[in-house]
Amino acid sequence: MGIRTAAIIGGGSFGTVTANILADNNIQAIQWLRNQDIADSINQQHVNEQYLPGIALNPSLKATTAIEEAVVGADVIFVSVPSKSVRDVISGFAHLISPQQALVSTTKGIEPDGFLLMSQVIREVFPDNPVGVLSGPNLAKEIARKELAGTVIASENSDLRRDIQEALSCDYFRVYASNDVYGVELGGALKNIYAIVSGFVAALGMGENTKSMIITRSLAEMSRFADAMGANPLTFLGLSGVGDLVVTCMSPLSRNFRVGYAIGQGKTLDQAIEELGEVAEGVNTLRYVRAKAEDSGIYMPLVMGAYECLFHGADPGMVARGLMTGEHASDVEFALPKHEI
Ligand SMILES: NC(=O)C1=CN([C@@H]2O[C@H](COP(=O)(O)OP(=O)(O)OC[C@H]3O[C@@H](n4cnc5c(N)ncnc54)[C@H](O)[C@@H]3O)[C@@H](O)[C@H]2O)C=CC1
Ligand SMILES: O=C(CO)COP(=O)(O)O
Repeated sequence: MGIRTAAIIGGGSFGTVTANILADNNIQAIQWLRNQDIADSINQQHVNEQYLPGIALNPSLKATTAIEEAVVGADVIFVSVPSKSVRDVISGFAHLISPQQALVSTTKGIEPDGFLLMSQVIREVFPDNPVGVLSGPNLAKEIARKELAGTVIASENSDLRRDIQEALSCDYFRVYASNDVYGVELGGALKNIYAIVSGFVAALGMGENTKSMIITRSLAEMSRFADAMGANPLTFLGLSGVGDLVVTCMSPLSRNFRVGYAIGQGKTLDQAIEELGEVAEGVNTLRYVRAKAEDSGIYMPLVMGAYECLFHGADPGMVARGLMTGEHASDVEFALPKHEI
């Protein structure tokens, strides 16, 4: 059937960039946000100066602070608010939604009660609707400049996968598809932790070999966790896993990397978060993954080290150094038969 109308929930950088791609693709896109001044400037000046300064948005993109104006009758609703607000925000408009309307999460985080990923939260609130997840190496500020990027739409619903591919694909944005919703979403949430660790390493001026070792061992640790959670770690080899891990571990445009960098420079977590002024999901994800790993006995030295640095003031240099003395682990342990390693 295809998507003709879309609501985008959230006025931050990724919500705005998603809404702008949809508008560029001639889809009637309405962004819902709380701040009337930002809504006015999207409608009148076609900019979101707070989150995407200097970027000219498509004039057909509309913004509203009235949720019903955005969601009633929309073919698809993109959920793009920070994870700690997702349940409240979607519950607030649930009474306005009918079962054929699709919901797609772009939010990369975890709800601590029950260790739920955002599509699982959406599924609890909307048990009868098509649900999907959009995740990949997608720094909003680059996409806003129309630099080439790829992403993944994951859903069990093949119609929704195809509709989202059509709605978002354009000459600067390529949408791949997956039916492994949990694997795609878990990769997007976990990589934020390792972007923080990579920020430590960069701030401390460690070498390129060190950076590479950290990224690769991050993938090993994420995969070990995925395996223990019953997910398929091979999904981490795609854009939503390796792709997103690499970009957020290497780019100062990543807010999680910037939090790690600030801590590596000796700032406190509170200072780092205040300076950032945007969401860094990895901070809370680190808390929840560390608790889960402890409860379940999963070996995650980078998570444990990062947790000590963020919450107990430990030396960020010890996270990378800890790898040199840790329990010997095999290289690609999730892909090789256990008896060979
Ligand atoms: N910015 C990026 O490059 C990307 C971000 N994401 C993910 O998208 C999600 C949103 O991130 P961004 O847009 O970057 O965040 P942001 O920090 O740029 O903006 C968050 C927006 O949500 C709004 N918000 C917060 N709580 C709210 C509530 N209770 N009700 C209504 N609005 C609320 C804020 O006012 C702000 O407009 C995050 O989970 C992030 O990990 C995913 C891909 C790329
Ligand atoms: O998820 C992202 C890029 O894919 C954005 O990362 P940050 O939230 O660290 O900026």
